[in-house]
Formats: sequence, structure tokens, C-alpha cells
Amino acid sequence: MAKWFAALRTPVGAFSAVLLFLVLVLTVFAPILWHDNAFEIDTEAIAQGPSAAHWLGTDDLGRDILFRVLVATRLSVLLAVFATVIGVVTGLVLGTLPSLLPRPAARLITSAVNIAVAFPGLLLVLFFSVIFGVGTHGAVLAVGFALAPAFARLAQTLSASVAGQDFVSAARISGVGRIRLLVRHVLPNIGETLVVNATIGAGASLLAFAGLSFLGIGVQAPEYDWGRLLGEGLNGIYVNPAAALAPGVAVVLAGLAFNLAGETVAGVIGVRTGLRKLAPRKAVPARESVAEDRDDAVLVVENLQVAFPRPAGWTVPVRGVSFTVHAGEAIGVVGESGSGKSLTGLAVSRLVEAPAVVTADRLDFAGKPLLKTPERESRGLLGTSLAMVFQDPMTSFNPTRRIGRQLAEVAEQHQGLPRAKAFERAVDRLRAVRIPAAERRAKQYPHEFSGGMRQRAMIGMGLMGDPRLIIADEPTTALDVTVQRQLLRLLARTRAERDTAIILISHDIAVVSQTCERMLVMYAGRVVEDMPSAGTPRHPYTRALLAATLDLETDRDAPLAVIPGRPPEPDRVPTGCAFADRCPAVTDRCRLEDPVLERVESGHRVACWEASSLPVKETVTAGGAE
Ligand SMILES: Nc1ncnc2c1ncn2[C@@H]1O[C@H](COP(=O)(O)OP(=O)(O)OP(=O)(O)O)[C@@H](O)[C@H]1O
Repeated sequence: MAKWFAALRTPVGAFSAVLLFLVLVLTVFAPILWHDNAFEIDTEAIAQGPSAAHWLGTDDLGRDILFRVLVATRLSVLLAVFATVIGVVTGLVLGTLPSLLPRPAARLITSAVNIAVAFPGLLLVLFFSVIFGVGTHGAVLAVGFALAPAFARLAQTLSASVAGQDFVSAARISGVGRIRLLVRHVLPNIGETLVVNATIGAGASLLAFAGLSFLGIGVQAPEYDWGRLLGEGLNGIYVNPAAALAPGVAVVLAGLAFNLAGETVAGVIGVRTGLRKLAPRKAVPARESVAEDRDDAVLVVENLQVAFPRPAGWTVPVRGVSFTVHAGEAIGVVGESGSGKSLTGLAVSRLVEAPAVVTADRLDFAGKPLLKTPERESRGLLGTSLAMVFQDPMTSFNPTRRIGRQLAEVAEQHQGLPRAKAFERAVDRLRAVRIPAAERRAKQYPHEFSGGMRQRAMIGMGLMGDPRLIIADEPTTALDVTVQRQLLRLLARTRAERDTAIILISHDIAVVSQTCERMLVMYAGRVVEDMPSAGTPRHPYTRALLAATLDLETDRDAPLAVIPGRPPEPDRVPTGCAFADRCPAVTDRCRLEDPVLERVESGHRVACWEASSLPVKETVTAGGAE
């Protein structure tokens, strides 16, 4: 509810609410209050301009234009609403039927919808008007059915995206029928987006009605809506321009009310129809101590924050991260899901897009301050000197283009190599990452590669330039253990041969400690420990993470160690240390003050007030210190 109040306090939200309220009040009360005034004929004042008696003048029969415009609100709005309901229901049926019908019938419907979507809306309205006949009923059906294809396409796309989700597959496997699947699992998940689009569709149908009535094929006399009034007003525009302007303004304001209301609802429920620029949140949690800075630093990050706008304020999933990566160094970033590991990697690579806001006191890559360098220049630098390897090797490549060409594109773009030379280099890089029969493989599509080969090709793509840093975000999660090893070995070899630095983001603290000499432990958007992989952890969270890791020496009969509780959501981080609620060593100070990341010994920083008082050798587990 707070979100709705917050949305109503924004200028767009407040304006749309007031406008919509006015339109609804007029829809209900205008015909009751002013019906007689609107029909009263004043033979003394036929086709006159504005006067004290008739503020917007009179029509050919001497009827008051202002009252007629106000009374016409009901018919205009109701017609638009009816047509929208017809459009949404028909669209929903057409959009969801393909998932229920046998394949040939489904294809027929999908093709029909695709063809209908290709026609301009106005043409469809005119086409259906001819079929359903001139008049109010014909116009409602015409506008309604003309809206349907767009809704059908939207419903199809939305249901297809939901149908691919694991919970739908799980329901299907457990034997849930198609109709139940649709009603219970698919529709509830697409309802919000459809409602938002329906609100916006109502604005469009209001305009369509005005157009039809204006052309004389919509509402017929003696009934009248804004479109008819507009048509009549235009006949005498030189005598009384207000007679045409007033219904025109009414159409625009009511359309605006529907569209802005849709925009506001979309903002609250998270369906964005446009970007809003907001200033980043100011509040910064306790600054971490400044990162070490040596001559060979490839990346220096100081007080990095990533914030996302929400209707009720800002959520800051990365809250002031500082670290340095030196040439040839391998750093692991570990932490539970949602701790901000990936966002940190993406922010460093400048891949976090608006409306998110990335700020940092310092974000230097290869000596260049990325946040102050013009985008073109920083793109060029990152394109040749930074490589990213993502978790899902299938989505890392464009499925419609051959692997070799995708690699070659990097050299064409950033090094200006001609097409043939760039392709040669691509083959050479594929060979360097041990892709067998590289020349043949370069001509294949991503789906012809195995998962491990795709990841190696991704590293190959990074090697098209001369990377000084490779950021690998969970690169081995989707791979089996043997392929995982090969990939980690390839990263290690690349690092040794080229002095490339590596940031390995992973859930798996064991993989990180084997591959990297240093690790950053992240919790709730901050680095809580920065330590040598072979060192002894000081932070209770790192200790608990290690205790919860299984290895061959783990006692199979003992209960599994777990960290009690859950990390806080980014917009509900408590005051003080974010780990306090789950920490066995918590003190009053922890709940009040956020600990600063401080050096405890050379190359080891910890953000914990109790780090120095905890015995160094102890392992902290779920139940507390042992
Ligand atoms: N585009 C976004 N808009 C809003 N919040 C986001 C967005 N992307 C990420 N977040 C939030 O930021 C937080 C950190 O996300 P991030 O992906 O960095 O976590 P992570 O530590 O990499 O987790 P995982 O290991 O599951 O990938 C999460 O709570 C996530 O919901």
C-alpha cells in the first residue's frame, strides 16, 4: 500500500489520479445534473460564440456546448471502456488458445493474429465498421475487435515467457491439465501487465471513437459523444472555434488520464513503459578503508555503489565496495545469492544500464577513470582490455550467428582488422583455448558446441583483444566437474602466459580457494572480508561459509552445517552490521554501527567489530563458536 501512496505523491501519479477522478465523476454525475440543460433549445441564441449565458457558445439549435461536452463524457468513456473490454477478452482468448489447441489449429490462430497485427489499427477499425454497420453498437464492436490483435500478441508473448518457467514445467510434469495450467499458473502471472496495457488501450479506443463519430460512422443522432460534437463544431469553426476545441480538449484530457494512470500503475507494479531519471540516493554506509594502490594495479575500485530506483525510493544492492586487482592476480568473489557479486562485476565492466545508477569515488581500469572517461573511449578500452565470461554459455553467444564471426567482430570493431584477417585471428584464438578442429568449429553455430566448448570460446572471444582483466561470473556452474576443471585450468594458463588478472565470481568457496590467491567475501552488498585464500578467516560470516562447505573429510554422520536465517533484502538492510542477526558473536555495538573494512594484517581486511577478539583458529558454525 505504501508503494501506491508513494506513486500518488509523484507529479505524474498525482496528476493522473486527479484527472481520472474528474473524468469518472463527470461520467457518473454529468448526465444526471445537466441532461436537461444540454438538450434545452434556445432559439434566441443559435450558433453563437461564448457569452455569459453560454460559456462555450451554442450549436445550430441553440443548445449549450459546455453542457453537451460535459454530458457526452458518459457515453464517450463508456464506449471506450466497453470496446477495451471486448479487445482485452478477445485478445486474451486468441492469445492463450494456441497453448490449449492441437498444433495445426494453434498455428492457424497465431498466423491470423500475426497478419492482423501487421495492419494499421485505424484500417482495422474502418474494416470492422463496414462489417458491423454504422452506429453505436457497430462502432463498439469495430474498435473492440481492432484492439484485439495487439492484446492477443501481448498475451501470447507473455504466456510463452511464463510457460518456459520451471514452475510451469513442474506443474506439467505433475499432471496438471492444460486449462488448469493456463488458469492457475499462466494467467495470474501475466494479469498485471495486461491490466496496465488495458488502461493504456482505453485511451487509444477513446481516440478511435472520436475518430469514428467525427467521420459520421460512429455514434448517430440524437445520441452524441465527443467525436460527434467535434464534427459538428468543425462545421462552424470560423464562427465559434470553442465548439470544436472543447470536445477536442476533452478527448485529449480523458486519453491522458487513462494513459498516465496506466503509466502510474505500471510504475508501482514494476512494468516500466519509460525510463525515469532520479537522483541517486545520498546515504552511504560506513566507508571501507581505502584499497591498496600499487603501480601495477589493473583495477582500483573505491566506494562503488549500484542503486536502482523504486517508486518508494532507492534500493542499493552494492553499498560501497572497495578493492584493487593487480596484474596477474586472481581474486575470487564469494558470498550467498543476492550479495551483489554479479552487480559488482557488471558495474566494473560498465554493463549496468539506466535507470540503475553506478557511483564510485574511484573506478580506474588500466589507469583510466572509467566514470569520467567519455563512453566511446571507455567502450574501446573495455572492448580490448577486459573480457567477461558469463554463467550461461548458451545465452552468451548470439544463437543465429556462427561462432567464428562473433569472435571476428571484436577484432573488426576494436582493432580495425579486415574481415578475412579478423576471421583468421578468431580461428587462432579458438585454437589457443584448445577448441579441436578450430577452423571447422569457427563456422559452426553456438548450439553445435558443448557447454564447456562455448565457455572456452567465450574466453577465446576475450582473448581477441589483449585482456588485462577477465571477469568470470560463475563460469563453471553449468558445467560438469571434469569440464569445470579444464576451464579453470585454461583460465590459470591464460593468466600465467599473459599476466592477465582474473576476478572469479562464484558461490563455491572451495573452487575459489583452489584457483585464486585472494578472495573477497561479500555480504548484503559489501565486502566483509578481503583475505588471502590460504589465510585464516576472521569474519564470522566467512567462517560460517567455510564450515558449511562439504569436502571429502566432512563427517557424513554429523548434521550439515548451515548458516541460520537469510541475508537481508537490499532495501531492508538494518542499521549496524548487516550480518548481526545471524552472527553468533554479535554485540550491542554491531547492531548500532556498521563496521568499517579494516586491515588486520598485511593483505587481510575484515569488517567486523569482534574480529580481533575472536580466537584465530576457531571455526564458527551455525550453532556458534566451537
Ligand atoms: N536490474 C535489477 N533491478 C533491481 N534489482 C536488481 C537488479 N539486478 C540485481 N538486483 C538485485 O541486486 C541484488 C544483488 O544481485 P546480484 O546478481 O549481484 O547478486 P549475486 O550475489 O551475484 O547473486 P547470485 O549468486 O544469485 O547471482 C539482488 O538482491 C538482486 O535482486
